[in-house]
Amino acid sequence: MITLQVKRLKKSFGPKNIFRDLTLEHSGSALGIAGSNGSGKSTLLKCLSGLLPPTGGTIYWIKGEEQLPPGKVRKRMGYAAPYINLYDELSSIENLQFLAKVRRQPAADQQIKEWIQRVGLESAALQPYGKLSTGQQQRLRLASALFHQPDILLLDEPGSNLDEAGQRLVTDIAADFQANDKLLVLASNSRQELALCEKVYSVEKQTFL
Ligand SMILES: Nc1ncnc2c1ncn2[C@@H]1O[C@H](COP(=O)(O)OP(=O)(O)OP(=O)(O)O)[C@@H](O)[C@H]1O
Repeated sequence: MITLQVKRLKKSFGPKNIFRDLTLEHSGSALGIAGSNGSGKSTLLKCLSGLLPPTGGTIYWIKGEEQLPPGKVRKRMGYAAPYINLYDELSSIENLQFLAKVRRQPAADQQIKEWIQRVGLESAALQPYGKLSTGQQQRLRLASALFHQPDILLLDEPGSNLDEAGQRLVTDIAADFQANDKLLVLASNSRQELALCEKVYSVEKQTFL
């Protein structure tokens, strides 16, 4: 089981404080992050992923008794968010192949094929990412966060721009992920998506709901 431990986390942009002394601990399968527009959900996910340095405080990921070092966390993490883009000129398959190289993921071809199928992009697999619809791009982002079989998955508004089948895909991904003793952190404004989570933390109120 993976535990997320956040202690007195602070993030500000210049004089603007987004959160201060944010402290939370979660062990288990899925943690939802709630809060109104602009409350800091994406900022928190960016800090958890290492994409943004916090202004203060600490973030620990613990597996069993082991505190995971940042390099290991990065390797074991998948992250899909509207602001994480892939390469416009590369096809769906090429984007995933490129990521596999960057991640030094050996023999990724089968997993890439499986995930292209799973997110329903077989017929668009050879099209450049920049020419996909916004929903198709979101599907590829989900595949890109998952085909290396991460233990920690960060999803920011995973259902955005997805049709009903796409929403079901998110539900299935969350269920599979939780069944396998991994940790999902899902930020959303959607009650339906937050309902997929075991516990929900409000970044606005800085407490579990
Ligand atoms: N790089 C930045 N520079 C300055 N301010 C920023 C930056 N990134 C985010 N902010 C501000 O931080 C606040 C929180 O933004 P964030 O995107 O984390 O909110 P959110 O809860 O994810 O919102 P939404 O529900 O609309 O996606 C906003 O007021 C935003 O303007």
